[in-house]
Parts: sequence; structure tokens; C-alpha cells
Amino acid sequence: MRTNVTLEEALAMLLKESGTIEAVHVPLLDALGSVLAENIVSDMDMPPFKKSPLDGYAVRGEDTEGASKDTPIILKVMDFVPAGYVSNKRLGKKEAMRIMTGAKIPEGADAVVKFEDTKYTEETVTVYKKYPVGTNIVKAGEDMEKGDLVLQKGEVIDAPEIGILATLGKAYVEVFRKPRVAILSTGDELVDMQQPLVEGKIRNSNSYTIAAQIKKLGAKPLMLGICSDAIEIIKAKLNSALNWADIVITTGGVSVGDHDLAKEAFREVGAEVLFWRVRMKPGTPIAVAKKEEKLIFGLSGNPAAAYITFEQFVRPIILKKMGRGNYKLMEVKSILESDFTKASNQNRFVRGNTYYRDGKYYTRLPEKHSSGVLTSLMGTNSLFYIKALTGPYKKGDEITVQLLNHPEVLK
Ligand SMILES: Nc1nc2c(c(=O)[nH]1)N[C@H]1C(S)=C(S)[C@@H](COP(=O)(O)OP(=O)(O)OC[C@H]3O[C@@H](n4cnc5c(N)ncnc54)[C@H](O)[C@@H]3O)O[C@H]1N2
Ligand code: MOO
Repeated sequence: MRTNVTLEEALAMLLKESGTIEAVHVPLLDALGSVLAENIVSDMDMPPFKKSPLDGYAVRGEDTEGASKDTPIILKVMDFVPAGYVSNKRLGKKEAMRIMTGAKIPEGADAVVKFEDTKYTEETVTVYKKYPVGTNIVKAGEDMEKGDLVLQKGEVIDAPEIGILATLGKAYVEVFRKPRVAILSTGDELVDMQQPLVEGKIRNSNSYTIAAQIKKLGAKPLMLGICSDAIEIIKAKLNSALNWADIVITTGGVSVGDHDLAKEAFREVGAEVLFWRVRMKPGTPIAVAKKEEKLIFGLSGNPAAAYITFEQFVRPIILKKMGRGNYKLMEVKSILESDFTKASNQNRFVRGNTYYRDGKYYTRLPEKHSSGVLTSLMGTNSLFYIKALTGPYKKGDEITVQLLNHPEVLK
């Protein structure tokens, strides 16, 4: 087991130890937020036929030859083609068909004139200028052609990709399975919210915060509830978690106290502890173990430390398992809105609320910074990343922040 590793060493070790999960077939909408595990090749032209981009009249370009304001040309309207229907007639000389946006261009027609540029009756349409062949005709395959590699394995499926897959009739798609992540909160002081809050106890909040963090990434949380500081119970819970989950998270019991049993429990279920303690604040005592392909993250019980270490270490592993190539948090330069005078002899992550105004980011800090304080995580959309041995920082200084969510744009 390694101890007191740097942030970079810890993350590199974890990324090396974890791969991508297997692929599964899921109904199209369930693929939202997942990563595609297959290449998608179009088996058709889209649109499948030449279509009109306008409401107007389908004509033959050559019939409009010589048309002008003073010498308009009158064509005979011989059919009507709404979208979704086809005309079984063929357009002949000096003929036109009334056509709606999205309808298939009838045989014989090679241009479309929009309503506003014509004068029309039930029987005739008058055209005032020349429309060269191809005017206002959408080619078959304008969007995608048969044989096109439309989406590639590894792409993240967002709303537009869902639409493309629907266009191609993919009711099911192959994606990397969403990881199952079990959460176990340890500590004799914990009660769940249904239980009475007797003296000396506090309610378990970590399981809920972490389940929400997991859900936000598109993975599947399983809350195993709370567990007292008793090695046999922790072991039993860990074993059942390892049966189901791809990743296991515990909180509490990773420090040096008499009841800090997490590392011992990890070893007793047959896992190898990769490291314990990372040179960062908060969350220093994090321990990570590995059993077969599964990582067990032992996060600090302190709510803010658990939240921040999840973002630094668990988030990238979940994303990598989901097949995402890019799992780094975006870093931006921002202007600090208040002083931060605490000495930082190691890397530190400070809760921040970053917003954007007139082309610049600004970051506000909460009043309380203790890793046991949950309420100052409220509104945290970013982390002020203080590198070891830098600072103190003053209001107005340019700082580096990691963005956890999109900042608000203020006027
Ligand atoms: N002698 C030392 N003591 C401590 C050290 C140290 O280096 N030497 N490190 C401190 C630091 S830093 C941290 S962080 C904590 C980490 O402790 P644990 O991970 O063992 O966590 P616990 O002691 O179990 O809990 C810490 C704190 O958080 C509360 N907690 C725990 N679980 C939950 C939960 N599910 N929901 C809400 N709150 C929870 C718990 O009651 C404690 O107050 O160790 C320091 N000590
Ligand atoms: O490492 Mo701890 O989370 O600072 O209180």
C-alpha cells in the first residue's frame, strides 16, 4: 500500500486500474448520456427522396425560360402534393403542381417556386422570373447518404444523436453499460432519516449526496444504508456490494481513530489497498482498494471532503467505465471575490460559486470552509484549486477553478 501520494499519482493509479464496462443493447431513449459502443452506418439516404423545402409550386425550369414581370408565364396546375403523399402523375410541358414543404418532388419537375413569388388560382399559377433547374430542390441524401459513417463508437449520446438514431430506425442501440455504484456509510453515530435522532447521533447525509452525484453522471447508485463501526458487519455489507456493483464507495472510518476500520475491512474481503492518504485538503485520508476489476473507494466521513474527493477521483473512474474519453473537469481562470488567507502547504480545493459576466469568470467563496460543514457546499458549482505552497490569495487575484456545473451568466 502506498501512502501520502500526490493527487496526480493517485488519479493515474486509478485510471490504470480501471477499464471500460461491457456493451449492452438498450432502448433508444435509455441511451441518453451513454457512450456509443458501435459504429452507426446509414442504411439509407436521408431524405430518401428529392423534396421541396417550401410551400409552393413544382415546375419545370425550362418552362420558366424568358419569364419576367412584364412577360409572366402561366402554368396549368394539375395536382396537389401534400407532405407524406406522392403524385402518381408526371409533370408535362407548361404544367405545375401545388406542393407542400417536405413533399416528394413529382416526376418531371425540377424546380420549386414559393407561393409568395407567384399569383395563383385553383387552375393556374403565374410565374414572373426564370427558375433554373434545381432551384429549391433538396437532394436525396442531403442530410446523410447510404453508407455514411454517421456516428462513431465512443461518441456521447445527447439529444441530437437520439434524433439521428431515430431517423435511422434504431429502436435499440449498443452502448457501454452504466456503472452500478454501491454506497455504504459507516459510523456508529449515524442514523437514517426514518430513525429517531437520539443523543450523540446525526443523520446520514453522505449516502444521499453521493447517490445524487452518481445519478448526475448517468450511473446507477445503490444505497446500502448505514453500517456501524463493526468489522464483521462492514465486511458482510462490502461482500454483498461487490456482488452487484462495479464500484463501491464507503464513507467514514478511514482516518486513524480506534473505530477507523475501512482499510482493514477492505483487506478482509480480499481487496488490495492501492493507497491511503492523498496530499490534498480536504479528504486527505481517502483509501482506495481493488478486488478483481472493482475499485472500492473509502472516502472521508466529513461531508464536504466526501463530496470533493468524489469529484476528483470517483467521477473520472465512473466516466472512464462508461466509455467516456474525456473525464477531466474543465478549468478556467477566474477572479476571486474575497480574500483567502489560509496557508496551503498542500493542494487544496475550496468550494466556490463561479459566475460569468462580460467575458470573465468571477468566484465567490462561502464563509465556512471546514470539511465537516455541509451547508457551505450549497451553490458550489466550482472548486478553487490551490496548488501546494501558493497563496495567500487576495480579492481580485486571478485564480484557477474547476467547473462542476455550468456557471450562471450575470449582467
Ligand atoms: N488524529 C487524527 N484525527 C483525524 C485526522 C488525522 O489525521 N489524525 N484526520 C482528520 C481528517 S482531515 C478527516 S477528513 C477525518 C476523516 O475521518 P473519517 O473518514 O474516519 O470519518 P469519520 O471520523 O467517520 O467522520 C468524520 C466526520 O463526518 C461525519 N460523518 C461521517 N459519516 C457521515 C455521514 N454518512 N453523513 C454525515 N456525516 C457523516 C462524522 O460524524 C464525523 O463528524 O478525520 C479527522 N481526524
Ligand atoms: O482531510 Mo479532512 O477532509 O480536511 O477534514
